[in-house]
Parts: sequence; C-alpha cells; structure tokens
Amino acid sequence: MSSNRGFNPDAESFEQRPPFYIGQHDSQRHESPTDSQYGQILDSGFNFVTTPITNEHFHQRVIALYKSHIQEREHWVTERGLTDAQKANPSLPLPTVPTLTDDDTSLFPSSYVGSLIAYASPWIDLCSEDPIISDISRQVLNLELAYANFCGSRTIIIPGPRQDDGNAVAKYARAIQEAQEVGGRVNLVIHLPMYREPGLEEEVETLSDLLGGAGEGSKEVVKADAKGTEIDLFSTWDSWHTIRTVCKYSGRLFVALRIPKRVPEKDLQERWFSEPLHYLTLDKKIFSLNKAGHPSLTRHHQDLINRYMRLKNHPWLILINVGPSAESLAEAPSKMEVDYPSLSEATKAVKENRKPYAPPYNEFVDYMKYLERHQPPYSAMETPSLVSFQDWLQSPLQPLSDNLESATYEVFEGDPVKYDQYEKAVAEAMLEWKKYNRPVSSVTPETPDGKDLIVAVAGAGRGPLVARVLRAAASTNTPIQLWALEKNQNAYVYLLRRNKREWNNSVTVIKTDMREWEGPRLAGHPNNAITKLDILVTELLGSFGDNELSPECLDGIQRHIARPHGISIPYSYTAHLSPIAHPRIFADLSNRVISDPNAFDIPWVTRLFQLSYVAQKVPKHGRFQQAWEFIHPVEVSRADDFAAANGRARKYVTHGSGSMYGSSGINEHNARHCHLTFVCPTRGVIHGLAGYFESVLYKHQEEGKTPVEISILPDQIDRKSKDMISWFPIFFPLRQPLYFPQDTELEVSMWRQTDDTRVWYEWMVEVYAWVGPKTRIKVGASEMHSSRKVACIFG
Ligand SMILES: C[S@@+](CC[C@H](N)C(=O)[O-])C[C@H]1O[C@@H](n2cnc3c(N)ncnc32)[C@H](O)[C@@H]1O
Repeated sequence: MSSNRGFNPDAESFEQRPPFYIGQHDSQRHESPTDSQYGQILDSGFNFVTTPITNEHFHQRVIALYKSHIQEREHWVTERGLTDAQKANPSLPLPTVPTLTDDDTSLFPSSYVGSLIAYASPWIDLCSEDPIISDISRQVLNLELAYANFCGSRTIIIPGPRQDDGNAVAKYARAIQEAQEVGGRVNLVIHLPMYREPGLEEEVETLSDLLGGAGEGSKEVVKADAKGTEIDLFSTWDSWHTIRTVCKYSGRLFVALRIPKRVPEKDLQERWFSEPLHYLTLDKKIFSLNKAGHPSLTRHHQDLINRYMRLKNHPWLILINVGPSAESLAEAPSKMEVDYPSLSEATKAVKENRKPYAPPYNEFVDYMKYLERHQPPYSAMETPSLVSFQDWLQSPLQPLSDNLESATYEVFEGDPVKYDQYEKAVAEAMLEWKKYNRPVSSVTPETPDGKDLIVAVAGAGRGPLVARVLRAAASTNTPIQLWALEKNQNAYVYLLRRNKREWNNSVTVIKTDMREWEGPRLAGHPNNAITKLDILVTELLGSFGDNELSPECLDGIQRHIARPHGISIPYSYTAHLSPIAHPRIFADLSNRVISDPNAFDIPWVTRLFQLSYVAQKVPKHGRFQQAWEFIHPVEVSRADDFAAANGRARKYVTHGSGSMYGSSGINEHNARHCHLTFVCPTRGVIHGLAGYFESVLYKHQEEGKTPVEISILPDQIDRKSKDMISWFPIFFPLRQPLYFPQDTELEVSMWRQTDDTRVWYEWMVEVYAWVGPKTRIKVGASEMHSSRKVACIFG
C-alpha cells in the first residue's frame, strides 16, 4: 500500500480541510531508529518519528552513579566519622553525571535527523523530593538537550511533571528554565495530560520509583483517584501555567497534549485550545475497537481534534504505541535489501502495488486519515487570508485623522453583509416613511409640494453606501435627493467619477469634513435654500463601536437632521466586553513592548481566535456584557445650543474645568464609564479584555418589529449579521497576566475619557474570591491602563 492511501491530495475535499501530520512514538524504544527502520515507519503511513536521545546503557550508568554516590556517602560516614548532624549538612557534594559517550546514544547527526523529534528520557524525575535524584535528573536533561541540539534536532519533547503539587512543579519549572538556555535555539515541548486521568499515567519507572526516593506523591494521587476521589481537572493546566510563567511565556516553549480516554468538559478543552499546542498525543489505550475490529475514537474525540485543527498553527498528531512494533522493526530489511530486493519479493511488490519489503499500512494512521477527510470543510470565514489574520495585532484605524487608501476601502467593500444590512435599514426606513406619512424636508413654504426625502451619506468613502441608498430608494419607489460627503480628497475624486459614470450625476458630492458642512441645499427651491436631512447615513464605527470617533463626528453634523422626525442610520451602538485568556497575544506584546513602551496600553484590533473565555454565563452576569451605548441624534446638545446662541465661529467656554482638568467640557457628554462583574467558577488567568460592538441601524416605528442590526458579538453575529467580516474584535491588554482562583468574580472598570480634542480608554480588572457564602475577599488587581498617549484626535 502506498503511504498516501486513504487520501487524494488532488481531491477538492482534501484541499478544503486542515491536513493531519501524524507522528509515531514508541514508549519502549530505547535506541534511535536506524535509517531503514525510519523508512519502514514512514512507509507504514507516518509523517515523522520520535527518537530517544540516550539509551539503556546511559540509563544504567546513571542508576549506578546514584548507587555509588550513596555508598560514597556511607563511606564518608565511616571513614570520617560523621555524626548525624554532619551527615545532614546540606553542603555535602552531589554527584556529577559524566559526559555522554558513544555507548550512551545511537542518535547521530544524519540527513533525516531534522525529521526525528527527540524525546527526552522519561525516567528522570525533576520533581523528586530526593535532592540527589532531582539534581541528577536535571543534569541528565541538560546533557540530552545539548546533545540533541548538537545533532540537529529542532524540537525536543520533555515528559511533563507527574504530579501537580507546588513544590514539585516549581522544581520542574526551574529546570525547564535552565534547559532553555542549554538547548540553544531548539523548541521545547512539555508533554502533559489534558488532566490526570487514572489509567493513562506515564508508565516508565522514574529514578525515584527505581531507587526508592521520593515521588510517592504521584502514586498517592493515582491511588486516591482510583478510589473515586474527585479529580482536579485543572491541575495539569495549573502546572503548565507555572512552567510557562517561570519561562516568561517563551515563544520556544510548547505543549504536547496527551488526549484522554474520557474527553473532559468544554471549559478545559477551550483552556488548552488557547495554549501553544505543538502536538496532540493519542495513546493506543484511548482508541476503542469498532464492530469490524478497527480502531476508532468517540465523537467527542473527533470534535476535540477538529476544533484544535482549526488553529492557524494547528497541532501535529503523535500516535503512541500503535506500532510498527520494535520487533517488526528489528527485522526491517536493510537499505541494501530494499534497493536490491530478491526476485520473489520484487514480483510480489509489483503485484501488490507497493515498495519492496514495505510494511503493512498502519490501521491507526488509516483511521486518522479517515478523520482527516471527515473534518468539516473550511467555511466562508476560513479563507486562507482570514485564517492568516488569526490573532494578528493591528493598530486601530483612525479614519478621522488619517486618509484611508483605496486598497483599504476595497477590503471593506469585500464584505457584502454590512452593506446588505445598511441597504435593508434604509429601505425599511423609507417604507415606514410612507406608511406613517412622515414629513419630508423637501417641503418648504416655497416648495409646498416637495416629495423628495433628503438623504446624506456622510463619510462616503468610495461610495458603496451611496449605491445602496440609491438601490433602497429604487426598490421602495422613494424619490430622494442624495448628498455624499467625504473629507478624504482622494476618495472624493473616486466619488465624482462614480457619480458621472454610474449614478447619472444624481448625487451631490461634496468634499468636506461633515462637521463643517453647511447643510443640504434644496434642489428645485428658487434660492437653493438650505434645508434639513431626513436620513443621515454614516458608517464610522470601530470594533468597539465608538472607538473611531463616530459620536464626535455625528455631533458635528446632527444639527442638520430634521427634528423631530429625522433619523440617523445607525440609530445606536453599544460596546461589549469579556475577560479572556490569550497567552499568545500576551507573549507577542511582551516582545513588542521592548521597542514600543505603549504596547500594553493600546487597544489592538485583532481577529481573536486562540483565546479562552474565562467568564461563565450565569443569571444577571453574561459572558459578554455591555459597557455602554450611544444613541443618535443626541437630544440635548450643549454644543448646538451654544452655537445657536453665539454663532459657530465662537469657541465654547465654560467657567469650570470640565471632566478632564483644563478642558472646557464640550465633549463631556461622550464620556462613558462602566463597572462590570464577570463570574468565573473555575480558576484561570486573564491577559486582557476582548471588546466587541453591536449596532441598531434602524429601529422600526412599528411596535414589535425586529430592528435591523449588525453585530460582531460571538454569541450574536450569526443571528444578526452572519459572516460579516468588516470588523475584527478589539483587545484591551493587561501588562501582567492576572491569575484567579475558582469561584472568582472579576470586576472590570472601564472609562471612555475625553478632553476637548481627544478620546481614549482606561481600564483595570480586580479579582474577588468567594471564601464563604457571604464573604468575598480581594485577591488581585491589574494596574490602571490608559491609551491616553495614543489617543484618537478629533479636535
Ligand atoms: C469606515 S469608512 C466607511 C466608508 C464607506 N462609507 C463604506 O462603508 O465603505 C469611514 C469614512 O468616513 C470618512 N470620514 C471620517 N470622518 C469624517 C468626517 N468628519 N467628515 C467626513 N468624512 C469623514 C473617512 O475618510 C472614511 O472614508
């Protein structure tokens, strides 16, 4: 059988699903596979193979070293007559593991060493309570890493701690931190179970097991679990969190996650989803046999794997102890035999359409290939370019102070969903205008028979909303006079061109900042008098709703909206938050902060993906909570009142200091504050706040009608604006990860701050733990973050 049996790379179905890379690990393998064994494993369907770094000879040498050291200590006691107190002196020297020799390893630099994944010795015990064993283990690890690195290994898997108590994990984490230095540029991958599932423990005996040192702890835990004691599902994640924190979220530290037989609750699956998963390991023991006697996994396993495979850097799979067995590999033909097979083997091979001496195709690999083909195909939201945006940090756009380029507009225009919703909102408004016989602003004393609805698209860009307004007017048979305003002089040229070519010059295109516009001049009026707007259409929304200064821009133009019947589309928008764990972005920002000291004070626009939500939806406290709302037009406007009384040229002044010291307070009505409580039943860590927005584009006059909305909230987008990609979420980072225990409430305070010229956000998070039915204590808090230094400028 050929090694690509089971899938056809040319088939469409293959193209549209994430590929599986499948590796082989044999926990009983003590020697590095030979060239021909390596070939046999690949021929049986695997893409890569793990290799031990050292062999049994080295193992025995280390055991002997320990034993001789103990004897040496006893010798010191007799020879030097040490008292008990002297024996207990912690300064007695520890043994030093001598350097490797060629008897200790069969791994050597070779042409295929880059495709071998080195697996550090599982018999070491970095966590041992016996200081001699933990120290020897640390030395062994360092020797192995340095040697594997020398041989050309780029990735080394290190068996994780076998227990999760603080003392053990601290020692382990300290050893890994040191190993990172020793390993040079290699990636270190810590092999950990998703949770401590009884029956799936690492079986290889450690030095502690063999030499009677400590390490009893792990057995106790297992025994307790076997007795039915509740398993702490998050304990291994906790250990991982300690290790990577000690290693400062290094970009070279990953997880190989051991998939359990019983797939745990979603929360734990999602927690691991957010971690840097390099491999998923699947032991033979977690497979069941189906009716036909072939290996299979449960639907839960399949869903879990399918979910993890959606990551941009999706994990590779390692199958453990599924063959080919050590014995069959030992009988593997030499390269010479494969290249020059016997006549009978060559004839047989041709008949069976395989390479000479090729082993049978591994049935576990075959099954995984079947799962590969049966993954859900990529959706419209998983095009290669959208996938490439996963968790990529972008500074938010500032369309008010910057002029966008044509290509940026083109990206917006690639998403029809937003425009469909806007067109629907405008059309529904026009229909209700007729139904309720609302007044139109083309009626003036001089033009009493005016029928036209006066409409403006402000911030028209390259004109897609203008086109949609024209379509809505045509489909609802509504006569309109339409203005398109744009402050970007380059986009203005494009608008003029479209007006001539596509819109028959039916649109009045004006290059202006909407806040400076004099208002619509009425066509058909003897003096072209200025009238009011019936419908003002804008799209100045950012990922957090108001973060691209829509409120400030609309303030400046709302005086042209007819009162009381004129409307703004959008009618309103709301900002929403949820605390999240996002180790990957935290690591990214930790690197950026070296060159950009504001990195942790910037609200970043990013297609959040590899995250885990930490808050649960409970009564009164959602996972996503609304921070604040803006509604347009603003009913009472100090600025408009002041301009009406003093003229628009006069600067607004007050005798107070405004909300921000030194400001006149003109924009104070656009300041906002929220204090939200999120409930976290399980323990975890947060790295920041995910921000989203929703907008009601049109709210019907008719009672009970569903408003026309757009939303990027994960639990609403499918209902309100499915497949809309115009906005990615926003992320408000925390400078330090904030760990919290179980039964915690996270209290989030956020402000939209403003002075006379700028808008920025401030945010902090506090952690309260419930310690009794009525008692909460504060157990942690972030610092106050502020984006003032990178504020959005409107004045
Ligand atoms: C997010 S883009 C939307 C463009 C277009 N309406 C669309 O939906 O594709 C916002 C547009 O508003 C323009 N804009 C922002 N503030 C403005 C202002 N105060 N006056 C006029 N145009 C403004 C920007 O130049 C930009 O073209």
